[in-house]
Amino acid sequence: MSREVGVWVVFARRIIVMGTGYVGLTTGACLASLGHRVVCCDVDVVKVERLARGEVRILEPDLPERVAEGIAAGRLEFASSAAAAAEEAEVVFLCLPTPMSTGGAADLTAVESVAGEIRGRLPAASVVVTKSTVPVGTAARLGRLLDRDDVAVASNPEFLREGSAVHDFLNPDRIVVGSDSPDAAERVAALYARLGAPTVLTDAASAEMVKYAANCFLATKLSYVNAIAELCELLGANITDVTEGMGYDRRIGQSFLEAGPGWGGSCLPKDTRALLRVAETAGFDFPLLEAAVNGNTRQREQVVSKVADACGVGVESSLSGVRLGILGLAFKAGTDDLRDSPALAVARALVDRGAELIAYDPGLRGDEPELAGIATLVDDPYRVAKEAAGLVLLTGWPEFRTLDWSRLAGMLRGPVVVDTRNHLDPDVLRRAGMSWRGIGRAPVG
Ligand SMILES: NC(=O)C1=CN([C@@H]2O[C@H](COP(=O)(O)OP(=O)(O)OC[C@H]3O[C@@H](n4cnc5c(N)ncnc54)[C@H](O)[C@@H]3O)[C@@H](O)[C@H]2O)C=CC1
Ligand SMILES: O=C(O)[C@H]1O[C@H](OP(=O)(O)OP(=O)(O)OC[C@H]2O[C@@H](n3ccc(=O)[nH]c3=O)[C@H](O)[C@@H]2O)[C@H](O)[C@@H](O)[C@@H]1O
Repeated sequence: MSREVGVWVVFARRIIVMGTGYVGLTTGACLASLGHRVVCCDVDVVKVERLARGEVRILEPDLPERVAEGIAAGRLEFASSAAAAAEEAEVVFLCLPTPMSTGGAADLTAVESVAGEIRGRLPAASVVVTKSTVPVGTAARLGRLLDRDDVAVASNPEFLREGSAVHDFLNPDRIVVGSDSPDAAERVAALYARLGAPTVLTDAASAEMVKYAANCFLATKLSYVNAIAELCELLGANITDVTEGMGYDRRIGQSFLEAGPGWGGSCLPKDTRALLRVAETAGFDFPLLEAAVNGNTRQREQVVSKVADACGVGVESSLSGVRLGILGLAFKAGTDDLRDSPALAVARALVDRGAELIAYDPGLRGDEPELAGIATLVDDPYRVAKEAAGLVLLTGWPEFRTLDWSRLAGMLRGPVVVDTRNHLDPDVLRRAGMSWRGIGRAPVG
């Protein structure tokens, strides 16, 4: 049911946000920007101290500025004691990690531990809201765990993307709030009234389901596109033109149609696995989603074979002694997040085949533990080309388009680039003396 919300806009509410990661910090800073009073809590005391000084260590456009403004306006504070902060809460947002556990289910340890910490401290009439992605039934479970007749539980899934978190939070396609207490759902939705977004008020289970249904749909869409790309290659069609032609159909839309090295990041992989686990527990066979997940693993393997082929060593042969220059390792452009990065997975597979990798990624510092044993990170894109048998573009950073390709061609031992995102203009590369290998398209040069 979609409803007009916000007849009574309430400002200056006391909001507590548990967890100051991509979602929690964005939520806290943006709610403060909207005029609310917010306290953000985290178990990581060092992080809390840094944030209190306005130091933001994640790469998110506009987030440091919003945090600084919130602090200066006295509307944004940071604390390390969840229990103490909870005492003054009107609304508590749980923005805690729900990682994949062995077997694929979402691990609710952090969510349940914080709920246990605050249950005795929450004021009457407060609302505990899950913004973390949690399986259907979690709100009901939290209600039992809190065991407070005077405290409501709601689900308010978050749909922001990393790299545009602040923009997405403040310009949402929709707000979804679910609670078995309609009054609590309306109070949570009212916090966003200034955004003027379509608002879906529903029960808690449906709100929780919206989030999984949306992320798994996006993942399935990408696996379908990547499969069509492979077919294009076999049949001599061009995936870029094919998806453009598909996307003009308003029922399909142009976005989320870019073929690539497979989908990754902190959420799509874990959420697809979690929904499969939920379906299994419910006795529901979900071959469609299974195929999307398996297709994604296969896509990464296809990319590795393509690189081997481009280096002229045969798709199954060893890459021992082959040096490759890697452009991009983050799971997508615009972020420094390496969690379940397809780029990193491809890089790891290349190393397993014997390759030596020199990488450049404008979002990374070089001391990220995930890079250990995989690639040496350099701070200049031209350094990756020296003595390399070829280049592999794995993350679509805009700046890669304007590199001096003639200069790179002169430095490489093999002037070939495997562009796993169809990110570069093959004609520019051909004119620079480079060969281009894309995804779902004929090679150039
Ligand atoms: N990253 C994204 O783009 C999106 C993530 N989500 C969901 O939001 C949730 C959070 O994700 P992220 O913000 O990416 O996670 P994150 O890993 O960036 O941040 C989680 C934060 O929670 C803190 N934390 C862990 N245990 C805690 C505890 N017991 N008490 C207080 N703080 C604690 C951590 O120190 C960390 O700062 C997940 O369920 C995720 O699926 C939803 C939409 C978008
Ligand atoms: O639940 C979450 O955490 C979030 O997950 C995704 O956001 P995010 O993980 O930031 O990244 P996306 O932009 O969705 O990209 C996911 C993966 O798909 C890939 N992708 C995306 C789009 C595309 O056309 N092609 C493609 O290969 C990206 O490179 C990346 O590896 C969803 O887009 C958000 O709506 C959701 O809130």
